[in-house]
Amino acid sequence: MQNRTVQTDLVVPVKALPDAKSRLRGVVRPEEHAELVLAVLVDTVTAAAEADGVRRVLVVSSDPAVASVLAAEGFECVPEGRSRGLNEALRHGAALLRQSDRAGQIGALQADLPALRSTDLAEAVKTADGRRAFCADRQTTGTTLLLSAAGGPLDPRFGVGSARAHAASGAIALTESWPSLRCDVDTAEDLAVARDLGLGRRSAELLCAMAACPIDC
Ligand SMILES: Nc1nc2c(ncn2[C@@H]2O[C@H](COP(=O)(O)OP(=O)(O)OP(=O)(O)O)[C@@H](O)[C@H]2O)c(=O)[nH]1
Ligand SMILES: C=C(OP(=O)(O)O)C(=O)O
Repeated sequence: MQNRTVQTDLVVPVKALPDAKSRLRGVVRPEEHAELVLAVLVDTVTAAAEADGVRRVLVVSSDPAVASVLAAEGFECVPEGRSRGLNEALRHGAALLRQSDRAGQIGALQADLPALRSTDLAEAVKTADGRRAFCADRQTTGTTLLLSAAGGPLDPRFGVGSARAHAASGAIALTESWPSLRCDVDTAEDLAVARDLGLGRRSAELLCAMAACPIDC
């Protein structure tokens, strides 16, 4: 039976905008690229914050433009710590969250899930039930969500082949469908899949307003 006292706090890492989502460069006009990264991020954290079982969503980014957009939307953002890199940023965010709650569950959520439904995320958190677990992306190689055990370390192993790395580190693979939680957008093809699932408001508005919409809105 699920331990309903366990709360989940999520860390969402975001690179500096000039470096972010480099595989989407060329998919939209250069001046629209940062806007797209931000719209996708805001849709992701909006859905995450609405998920049952999720108490807090903390973005880790050293880009002031990311912090400013998030602040305007009412979301928390902290700069990276001294060391750079994705897993370092996640460890930094996790350490900050642990200072507030030693017993809860900490999660790492990708920032590029524009079709995310809070119900899919809530079900994943509920299914993990306070155990260390992960959700692979739709290609099954990457990871879109990693959850610590309640009170335990996050131990993030994001990067190429992270689904296998998280499984090898003992995290339970969450295998239910949850298409919106598995659809991270690295390419134009991913954006089209997210469109078919139903994009969040900001991503949909931005993409549909583009003169050359890459996904034929
Ligand atoms: N804060 C922080 N976030 C990072 C860092 N590296 C990657 N990320 C974020 O972690 C997530 C996955 O990173 P990547 O797959 O390397 O990059 P991406 O921006 O999704 O896409 P590509 O540039 O196309 O590889 C994205 O949300 C990134 O913005 C980092 O050094 N610091
Ligand atoms: C870094 C990762 O994500 P992606 O390369 O898909 O953005 C990952 O899945 O570990």
